[in-house]
Amino acid sequence: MSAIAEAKPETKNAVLLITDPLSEDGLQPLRAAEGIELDICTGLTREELLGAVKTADALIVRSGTQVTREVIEAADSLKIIGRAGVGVDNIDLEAATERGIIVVNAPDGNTNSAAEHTIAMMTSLARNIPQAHRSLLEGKWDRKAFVGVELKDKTLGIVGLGRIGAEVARRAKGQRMNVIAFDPFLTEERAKEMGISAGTFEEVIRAADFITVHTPLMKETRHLLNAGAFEKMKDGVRIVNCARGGIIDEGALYEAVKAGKVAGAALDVMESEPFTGHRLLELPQVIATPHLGASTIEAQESVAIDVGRDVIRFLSGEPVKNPVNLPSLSKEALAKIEPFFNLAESLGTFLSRLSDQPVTEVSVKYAGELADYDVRPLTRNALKGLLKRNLGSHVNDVNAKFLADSFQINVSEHKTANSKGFQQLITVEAKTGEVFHRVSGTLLNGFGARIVKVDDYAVDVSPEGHLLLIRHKDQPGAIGRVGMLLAEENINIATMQVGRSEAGGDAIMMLTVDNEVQPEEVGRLLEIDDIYAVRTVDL
Ligand SMILES: NC(=O)C1=CN([C@@H]2O[C@H](COP(=O)(O)OP(=O)(O)OC[C@H]3O[C@@H](n4cnc5c(N)ncnc54)[C@H](O)[C@@H]3O)[C@@H](O)[C@H]2O)C=CC1
Ligand SMILES: O=C(O)C(=O)COP(=O)(O)O
Repeated sequence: MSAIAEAKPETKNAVLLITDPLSEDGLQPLRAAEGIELDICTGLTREELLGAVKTADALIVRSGTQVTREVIEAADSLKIIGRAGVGVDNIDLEAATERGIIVVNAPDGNTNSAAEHTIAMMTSLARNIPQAHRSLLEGKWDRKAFVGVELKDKTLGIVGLGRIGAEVARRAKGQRMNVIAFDPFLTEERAKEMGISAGTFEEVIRAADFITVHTPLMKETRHLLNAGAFEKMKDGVRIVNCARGGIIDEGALYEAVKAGKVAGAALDVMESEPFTGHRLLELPQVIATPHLGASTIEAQESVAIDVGRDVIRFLSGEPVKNPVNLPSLSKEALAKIEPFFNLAESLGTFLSRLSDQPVTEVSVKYAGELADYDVRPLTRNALKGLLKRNLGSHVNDVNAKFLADSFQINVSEHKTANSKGFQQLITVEAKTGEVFHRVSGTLLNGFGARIVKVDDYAVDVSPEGHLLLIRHKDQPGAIGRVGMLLAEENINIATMQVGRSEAGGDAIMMLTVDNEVQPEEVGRLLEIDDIYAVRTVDL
């Protein structure tokens, strides 16, 4: 999967702050990369973190660092936050997006380890292994107290059948368990293929002898297992959480264990970490590990390499593989739409110069082959171009949509197969005041990008350099007078296009000139009879 991120190549070294322990082997690509200076400081206090992040260009964390809005706002030049792992609930994504900071994670590297840990926790829970070990260390030989249950023929309920949930399902089948899962994206067909059953959330929690959760922590999954859910479960159910604290209501779990409804729980994570001294740990039926799901040599090396590579890609201006706050694309889709990034941005920039009124609506239309692809990154580029006029370099493809929303600009995207004779066509339309302006562009094989239509006029202009758009009445002499005036001002015309609605009607001239046209020169052009409007666009 890929998406686009933007970074200007920097001449000075980019400072990469790393605030959680990462695998030394996994850090090798970053150490070997040119132009990146590593600043590794773990175990920082809040104040130390606020100080350290100030000058960082990039930040890599695991779950130990809380990247709050305060941290993000304390960073003067932060452009990318990398999560060496999956869960990004410790990162304020909204704050990062608002500031145009891209967030990337490493979603694949620790799947195996987390799944293996889940199975280990479930088995330990079934056979009381931690409790028996502790008793032995206390000098006791107590075999009666630790009689367990088998996994074979028990039903495992999996809530969240993503990467880790699916791996857990495969392994549980190896233990000859029956598996039933709930995931909003789980189809009957996929369940069948995997040899498991698909159920609703309620069916799963009612049927299971063991329940394991593998969802992200989000508003929708907070306290998914709450008092109401525990009531519906089988008596003597066992619970495993190697995903995120907060998915289970810890108070409700405590009561359910105390009441004997839940026979035991195995927890790798809790709502607040570190969780030493948590009252759940006082219950003999509860076993726990200190968030070790991803703590293997293999997983740590893999996530550090993956996130490091994305940071390197980003800092060299290349598309990142695992964006969290940008649309993510397949390699094929990226290859198809990437050549249009600059064109989409240029169309947005061009359009922003056609009116001085505030934009209230933007629609981006994709015609021809492009219509078959996920074009959201192109829409973001068009918005970036459009908003840049007023917001300058503050706008990028991460925050373009957020900024458009915050200015209450209504953005829509449309697709059609009819590309009016072009292989593909992008049209950006903006409503400014009561008027709609639109500009269309395409890529011509061998000739690069072209603007092919401005409002209702067909043109053929390369979207680069200094453009001059003149609206005038179609009559003899108009073109000559413009040419003369520009010559007087020593402005060389490189190309010129003329379009008109009808003979003697409204017309436009599109000129490419060799130097930037100054406001005084625009003023002089406007003094020419029958010239209604003059717009300059520097691309
Ligand atoms: N303990 C540890 O050290 C580790 C914990 N994790 C955590 O494990 C969890 C799962 O990670 P992955 O499998 O990699 O993520 P994933 O994104 O591949 O899978 C999550 C699944 O949850 C599903 N889901 C979302 N809302 C749901 C709901 N309300 N009910 C049921 N399913 C829902 C999604 O459709 C998706 O299939 C995450 O919370 C992650 O942070 C991941 C790695 C290590
Ligand atoms: O990847 C995840 O979501 C994890 O929970 C792993 O956390 P960690 O990197 O070990 O702090």
